[in-house]
Amino acid sequence: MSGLSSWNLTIFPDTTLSFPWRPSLPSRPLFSPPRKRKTLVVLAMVFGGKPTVLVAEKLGDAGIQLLKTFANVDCSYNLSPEELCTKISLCDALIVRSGTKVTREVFESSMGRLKVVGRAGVGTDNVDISAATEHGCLVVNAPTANTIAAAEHGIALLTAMARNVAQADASVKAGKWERNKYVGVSLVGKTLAVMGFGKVGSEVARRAKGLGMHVIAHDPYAPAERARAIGVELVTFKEALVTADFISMHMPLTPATSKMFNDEAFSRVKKGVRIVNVARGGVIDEEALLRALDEGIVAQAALDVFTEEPPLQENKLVLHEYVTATPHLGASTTEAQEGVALEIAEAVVGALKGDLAATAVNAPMVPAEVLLELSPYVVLTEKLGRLAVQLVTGGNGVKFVKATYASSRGPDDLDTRLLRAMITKGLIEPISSVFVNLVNADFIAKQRGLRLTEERIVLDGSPEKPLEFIQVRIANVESKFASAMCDSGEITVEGTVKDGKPYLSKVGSFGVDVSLEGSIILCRQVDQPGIIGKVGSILGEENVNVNFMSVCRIAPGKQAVMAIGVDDEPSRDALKKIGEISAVEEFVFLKL
Ligand SMILES: NC(=O)c1ccc[n+]([C@@H]2O[C@H](COP(=O)([O-])OP(=O)(O)OC[C@H]3O[C@@H](n4cnc5c(N)ncnc54)[C@H](O)[C@@H]3O)[C@@H](O)[C@H]2O)c1
Ligand SMILES: O=C(O)[C@H](O)COP(=O)(O)O
Repeated sequence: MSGLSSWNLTIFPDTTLSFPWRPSLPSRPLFSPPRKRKTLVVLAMVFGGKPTVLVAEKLGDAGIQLLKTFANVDCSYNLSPEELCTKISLCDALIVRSGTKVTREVFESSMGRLKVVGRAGVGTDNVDISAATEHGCLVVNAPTANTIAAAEHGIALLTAMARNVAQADASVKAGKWERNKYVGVSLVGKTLAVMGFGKVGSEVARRAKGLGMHVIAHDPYAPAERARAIGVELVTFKEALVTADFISMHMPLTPATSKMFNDEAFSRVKKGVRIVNVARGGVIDEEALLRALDEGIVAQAALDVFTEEPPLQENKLVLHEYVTATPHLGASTTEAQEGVALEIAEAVVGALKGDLAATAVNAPMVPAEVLLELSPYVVLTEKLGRLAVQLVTGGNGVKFVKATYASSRGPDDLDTRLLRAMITKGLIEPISSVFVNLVNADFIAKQRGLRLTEERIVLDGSPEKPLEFIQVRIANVESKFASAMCDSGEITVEGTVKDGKPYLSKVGSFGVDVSLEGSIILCRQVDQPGIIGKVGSILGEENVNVNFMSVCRIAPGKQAVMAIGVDDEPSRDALKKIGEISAVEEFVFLKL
């Protein structure tokens, strides 16, 4: 062993992790409903057989067909918030576009049945992600299929605005011929500031360069190489404001971007700047924009998105003569909608099946090969958590838990998010009515004041196995099985994986070797002949099958700890008889 590696982190997380449950993983599905709802859900499965997906906004046909191969599909559009809350308790998944608000009430009304929300598009600002996470509901989106459509719409608005296309069209239709009124401005040689240099922003930049524009971009998180590759200069927010002739919004709506364009920002822009917004209405303070338009600071705006959608009929911004407005059409091409429908249907079906969610919004994405390799350790960690917590009898509550991962691989070559979540699941589920899955594990841990620190030990062995052993320790507690306390005074259980199966390898300071199947009896006795036989025959009389057992002693004739794996739960009477064997000093029965 070469000692502790440099990463020794404390997890007190703000975000959650996940990925979905697969049937081969342990006891309760990671997307299983809370216990109270279990009966209802089981009944629903008995009568319905398939999961139910509520499609609350128009979705391309290919997506609907794909969903139907796996689920009952209920296409109910234009539901009121109340109707949505009523329906949701009968649904396993919900698919929406930007027009449906998936609020906390929706998750509460689902009473744990809703496992996946699919956003058929990019922006998830209409979904209460925190509430989803707290309810253990995975949120997935379709982030790529509408990129080009949105970029093309951005360019359409940019060019239409510069040449007054919409206003001139309305004028001609009104019987007028106002050639002097609708003189436009040229794009070539002008500076376009792309705000948010992500998927859509970079496609807009590429196209704008094709139109002969000088393109700059502001995005604090964009890689400089990507910008360089397209020939775009990354600049600060202020530089973008003072330099641009045109500004195009392509950032998400977040607390940081909300009303990013406000009076202060407009006070810095070049007089006569022109603004395009195909991102989210909320990134602009609409009243400030109206003032800027009225004062001639902003010459024109082209808006596809609004703070409130649809905007009120009397919305002054929409009615402004220098504003071109479209009804959130960025993603609305036939091609994009077909793509989005398939992308979201695949993600939702995959999540319901328990596959990896590559587009999870409230969960980390764990590559399939990592999952495959870690699967037995995922089982092991949950079982270690379950065992450790059942050993607690008192103290200050289960608050301080340490997970130690011993591996011969490089310090960065282990993704412990899954393992950490499963330890949390194992620790919390046996002692509470909450259900824990990979989406809500960190949230639940934080909520309950459980502080889980992780530590990595780098070994000098072969890197073939991802992990040699995993140890779970609970501090500041007393144990009902005193031998489970290690020298440092913590309840300690350690496990390993052999031939793909989880094994308990240590309890306290005692080495054991018992397969983690069924349940376990731990027994400390004075080392003397005949004890194993006595315990075995008590269990045999009860027809309780022993699937594994091991004995570890301190020294001949001194104390020994016996770990017995049993397939069934022995009766109270049998356990009492084991406790009455004279050499037995303490014993405990633990359910896995
Ligand atoms: N109008 C439509 O129909 C339509 C269609 C598609 C996308 N959209 C919207 O367009 C936006 C961009 O979509 P995308 O697919 O390109 O997303 P994306 O995640 O690929 O790109 C967003 C970019 O914004 C950047 N960003 C985050 N905070 C920022 C900040 N404070 N300042 C500047 N940049 C910041 C991110 O780093 C990222 O690069 C989203 O709001 C999305 O909802 C609208
Ligand atoms: O974020 C998005 O993907 C776009 O705003 C598209 O929204 P829509 O699906 O409601 O058209």
